[in-house]
Amino acid sequence: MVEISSKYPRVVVKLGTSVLTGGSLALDRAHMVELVRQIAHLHKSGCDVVLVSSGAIAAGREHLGFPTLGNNVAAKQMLAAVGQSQLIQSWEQLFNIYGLHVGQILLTRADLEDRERFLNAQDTLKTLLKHRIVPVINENDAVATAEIKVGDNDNLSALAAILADADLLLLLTDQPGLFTADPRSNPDAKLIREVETIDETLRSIAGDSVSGLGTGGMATKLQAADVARRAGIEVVIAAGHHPEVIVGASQGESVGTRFLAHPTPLEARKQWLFAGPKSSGRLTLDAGAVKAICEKGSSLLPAGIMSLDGKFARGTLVTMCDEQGAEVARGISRYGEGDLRQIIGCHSEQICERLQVHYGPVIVHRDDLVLV
Ligand SMILES: Nc1ncnc2c1ncn2[C@@H]1O[C@H](COP(=O)(O)OP(=O)(O)O)[C@@H](O)[C@H]1O
Ligand SMILES: N[C@@H](CCC(=O)OP(=O)(O)O)C(=O)O
Repeated sequence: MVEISSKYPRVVVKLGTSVLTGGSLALDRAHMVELVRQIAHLHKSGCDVVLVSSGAIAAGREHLGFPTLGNNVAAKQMLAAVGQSQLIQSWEQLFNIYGLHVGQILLTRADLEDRERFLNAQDTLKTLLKHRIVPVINENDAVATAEIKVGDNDNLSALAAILADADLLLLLTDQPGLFTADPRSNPDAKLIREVETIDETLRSIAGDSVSGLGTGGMATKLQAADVARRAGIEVVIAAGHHPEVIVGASQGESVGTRFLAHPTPLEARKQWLFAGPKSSGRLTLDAGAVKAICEKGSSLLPAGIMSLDGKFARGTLVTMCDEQGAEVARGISRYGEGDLRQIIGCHSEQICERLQVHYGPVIVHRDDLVLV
């Protein structure tokens, strides 16, 4: 084995169903062997590797002999319950060839949106890495319902990269990277080699999955890249079948689409705030409030809120939008929806007059607020 030196001390590798099945209906074990060889090589060089592995549902279908089932949640949960154990067994056997142990972590959004549970998951992950065990992460599909799901493994892998304090997130899929349009339907589409900022134009070219195997397509990969790069993590989207892709990308070689890390990453708690909790309310702000939070770094006061939607309790995440409906920030509301309805538009001093309770003059404190 040729000695390699990874440019990144800690790498999260996400393997989509498209890579693990090679576009077929069953797991492509020959290719899994090849992927494990590369990961083991990287691991041996001293780099910590975390694996986010999709493929449980595909493995379940294969193991049960491709039963005819509806496309409903219960069927998918059953397939995931059967398939996850098959999948982890395969990873265990393959990593064992290289004398490596794996540790399985199954997560749902509910494990990540509560800060304490997030920190618990982080402790487990970091302890595995400290003992040089390869964590293998997937969504806990067997029990997760739509409400508590992350929903796709691209976003899950960005959260895993934040949990692990990773330096590189490598999203491996069935395309060589992000193209100017979906290459399946646009043969003239061009590969984008490097991305410095993720904006609406870029989002508009990232389409959904059309293979029927993956979840979310390039759209969720771009969301994941946005979350990770804001946390200071570099991201590469590349083809899982490209020769030596894991080793190459980890050494900084030009492969696929590289997203540069944000030059001023969010601090740890705000990384979690941006990516962990799901928003349960929406506040529409007037132009003055948008300017104050976006340009001056101010906290949000009740006077700047024009209207609100959704039902939310005190302490939950809300989205803040401008008058045109564009999201400008998200943050933790210090007032629940019921109380907030009675104080929007008023001055902070009036809170005491209008409410029985008083949780301070600001609605979203700047320490609990992330600009989008
Ligand atoms: N602009 C784009 N560039 C590349 N692929 C795209 C683009 N828009 C949509 N896609 C689709 O995204 C798919 C990959 O995502 P997905 O099917 O979810 O795979 P995975 O299982 O790896 O997550 C590709 O097969 C492709 O059809
Ligand atoms: N958790 C699911 C995969 C969900 C998912 O996002 O799939 P993919 O888009 O192929 O990465 C499974 O193990 O089958």
